[in-house]
Amino acid sequence: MNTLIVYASKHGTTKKCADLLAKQLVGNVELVNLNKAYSITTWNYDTVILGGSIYAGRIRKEISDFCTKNMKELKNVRVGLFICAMSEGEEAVKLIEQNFQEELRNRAIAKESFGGEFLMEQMNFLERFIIKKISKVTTNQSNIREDNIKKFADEVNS
Ligand SMILES: Cc1cc2nc3c(=O)[nH]c(=O)nc-3n(C[C@H](O)[C@H](O)[C@H](O)COP(=O)(O)O)c2cc1C
Repeated sequence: MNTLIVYASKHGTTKKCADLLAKQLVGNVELVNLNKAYSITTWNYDTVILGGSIYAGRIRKEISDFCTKNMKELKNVRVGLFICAMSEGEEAVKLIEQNFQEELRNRAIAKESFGGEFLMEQMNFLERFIIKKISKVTTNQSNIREDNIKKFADEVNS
């Protein structure tokens, strides 16, 4: 089985989660970081997994642009969708709904939030200010949901 994981990360948490997921998938797994130069020359994949982090309710633009641009190809493969975000439960479900097109969501074999992190030293001044104001957080917080990553991997592997 050939799997491609395409992701976009700002402060590194989505990259961390994509790497954790890749280790749990069977078969050949390739990772593409949309924040770096990349080219996808062939769509010879059984499964394509798309993941990005959420800022102010929106997924990283690199991921939404990638989905729009490659929708035709994405219709011919199994698709998995994930987000990295600090919201949990119903809020996280809503974020997945709002940030991936219906045609992808309806066909997805797995959809999850992998949780998130607040990494204060990676944030710029404005981000730190917003997080302090809204979430009342001033120190690093890590809430990577390894259980959700495992569940997602099991669903993709089955
Ligand atoms: C300025 C800022 C805004 C954020 N907005 C949201 C949000 O609207 N909803 C949410 O659930 N998480 C939000 N987060 C949390 C991020 O999704 C979380 O930090 C994530 O782990 C970032 O992943 P990345 O390092 O791969 O970009 C925000 C974080 C920052 C710094």
